[in-house]
Amino acid sequence: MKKKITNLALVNNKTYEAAKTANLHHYDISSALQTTLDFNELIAIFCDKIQAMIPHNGVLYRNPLFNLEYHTGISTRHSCSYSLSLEEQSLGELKLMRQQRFSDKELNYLETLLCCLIYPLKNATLYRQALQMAYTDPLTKTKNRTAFNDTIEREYRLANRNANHLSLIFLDIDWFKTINDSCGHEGGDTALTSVANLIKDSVRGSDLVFRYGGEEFVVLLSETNLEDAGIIAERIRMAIENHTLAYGLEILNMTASLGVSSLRGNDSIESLINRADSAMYQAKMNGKNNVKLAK
Ligand SMILES: Nc1nc2c(ncn2[C@@H]2O[C@H](COP(=O)(O)OP(=O)(O)OP(=O)(O)O)[C@@H](O)[C@H]2O)c(=O)[nH]1
Repeated sequence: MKKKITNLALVNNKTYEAAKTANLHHYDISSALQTTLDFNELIAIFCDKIQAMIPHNGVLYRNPLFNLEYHTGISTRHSCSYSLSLEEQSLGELKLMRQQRFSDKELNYLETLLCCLIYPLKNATLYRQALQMAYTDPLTKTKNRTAFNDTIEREYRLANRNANHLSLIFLDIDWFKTINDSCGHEGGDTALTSVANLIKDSVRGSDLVFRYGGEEFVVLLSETNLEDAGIIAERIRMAIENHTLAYGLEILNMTASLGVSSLRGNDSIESLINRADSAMYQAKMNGKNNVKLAK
């Protein structure tokens, strides 16, 4: 006769209550984490929810993939840190800090609670990546026109509220049709990417460079007046003029025409854009390869 083996779990009132409490905590934390796709908010909610069970004085969260850092509270002697990941996708590093050592019991409990954070962080990652794709020009990897429209709205509001300068540079590559005709569309694409990189290298932060469309780029310069924006535009113009691009057997020497405008008291976003665009057109009319400041 076969021997029947039965595994019986011993459940008494104490273990039952402990498991019930742990499940309630998991449920409570998971529900709260469903309310946002923002990394900082997720970490803040999680740490707030576990504070009563695992008291801590400081939190540091780093996510190098998106260049994110969230820091609150104080840095102390004792800490515990976790590299969070799911299916080989890094979800950042979380560090909790406090004056006393974390006990093994607390660490074990923290590790089970961290499971609640993994999928919300994964969703936040997917959301960020989707946003980045929607805002990025796939060819040049600069931000696209949608991103420009959103960014200028925000910068315009900020500049008006704080009475700050705000300037725009419109740039159009000269004779681009000829480049396409002599090197083919792929050569034209290479030239566009090269110009995008030259612009990014000539300004303070690459995040303010946008591909406006075709062979046209925009640089948005916050806290910069017309004169300084003109100097930056001239630096970009020279960087393009002094760069030689070898494409197959072709040697490409490119130039660009640039128009600059700066925010005035009665400007709308449209009038600011139109003045930079007209100045760029005048630069073309002046013989190309020059910078024109809008009056
Ligand atoms: N390779 C490539 N070409 C593009 C892209 N977008 C627009 N173009 C080309 O850019 C060219 C723009 O030509 P035009 O508007 O005549 O301008 P241009 O030859 O630069 O003349 P000027 O602006 O007066 O100096 C057209 O041939 C478009 O087909 C792109 O993504 N890749």
